[in-house]
Amino acid sequence: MSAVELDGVTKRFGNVTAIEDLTLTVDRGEVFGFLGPNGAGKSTTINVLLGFLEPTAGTARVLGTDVTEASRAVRERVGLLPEAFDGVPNLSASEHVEIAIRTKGADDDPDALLERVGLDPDDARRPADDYSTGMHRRMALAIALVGDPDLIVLDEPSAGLDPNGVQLVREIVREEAERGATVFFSSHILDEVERVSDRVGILQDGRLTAVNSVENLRAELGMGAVVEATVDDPVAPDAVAAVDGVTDVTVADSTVRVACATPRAKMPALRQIDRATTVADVTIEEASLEDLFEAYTAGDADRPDSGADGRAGGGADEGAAASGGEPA
Ligand SMILES: Nc1ncnc2c1ncn2[C@@H]1O[C@H](COP(=O)(O)OP(=O)(O)OP(=O)(O)O)[C@@H](O)[C@H]1O
Repeated sequence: MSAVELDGVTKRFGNVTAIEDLTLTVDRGEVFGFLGPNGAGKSTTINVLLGFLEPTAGTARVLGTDVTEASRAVRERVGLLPEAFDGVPNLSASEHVEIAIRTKGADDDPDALLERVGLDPDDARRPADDYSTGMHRRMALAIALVGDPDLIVLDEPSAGLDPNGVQLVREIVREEAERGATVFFSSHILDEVERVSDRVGILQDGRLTAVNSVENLRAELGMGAVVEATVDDPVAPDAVAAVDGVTDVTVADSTVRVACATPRAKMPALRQIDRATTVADVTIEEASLEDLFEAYTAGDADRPDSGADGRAGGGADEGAAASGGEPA
């Protein structure tokens, strides 16, 4: 059973189509990063997933249950950190967490949860009304973790957090995934998404333009990697150029620069150089998720093949693509 299954989901608000024909499957235990420019439809998708919004068309299943039929049952097994959460006036973080524990019938220790998200115990006991943005975020994260949810949905978890907070969120996401939870999160901090996600989905104007691991997205766009080796003796470029996946080799003095279409080509290329000479130093640069995001959210004319049906871009790795929508 998958954690999330969206099948042809469309959501319209009047004449605004927020999401269109979204088909996406997220496996149990997966960390899925959901990306897209402002207004792309990320929060709308999350609200449909949790049964807060009814889709105009299509079906949404979470942990095997249709959310439109049993949204309350679904929410009992889901932890949510919403995009905006100011809390109840006059209540402290401790009280918010205690209420969440009672509501879910969980047996968490509120102090342990608040400590886990890095809220100072004194702060946790004063009304949350005056909290800073980051403190609010930490409180909301503690609430999302109540009851060891099977699915944790985080809408911009790191917005307003300091660098330590961003790092903490990453650690918590990893720990939750190790426990077996599925984590579905949206973020504009691409570096964070790249570090923790098994796969990412890129949403643009309400349509999924890509779903895959970051590595496979690099391969799809041919934005593989550049290997630059400092060598003791000159290297004939032909042998390196013959390596599968290598697109260009330039040799200048003691530097060999190899452009690879896929990151998988970089080690065979390096081994080929190493066979011919001694490698004194090496640097490897890979396209960042930021580069990929720019490519996938470019104007229609510049965008890689996104598929006319708005479904996920095909995967270089069939296995990964199989759980993330149909190849375009
Ligand atoms: N309740 C609503 N009524 C009318 N339009 C809405 C409503 N909710 C969302 N929209 C519209 O749907 C589109 C998608 O909005 P959504 O909030 O899902 O985007 P998002 O990707 O989460 O954006 P952001 O990154 O800025 O948070 C936008 O055009 C937005 O104006």
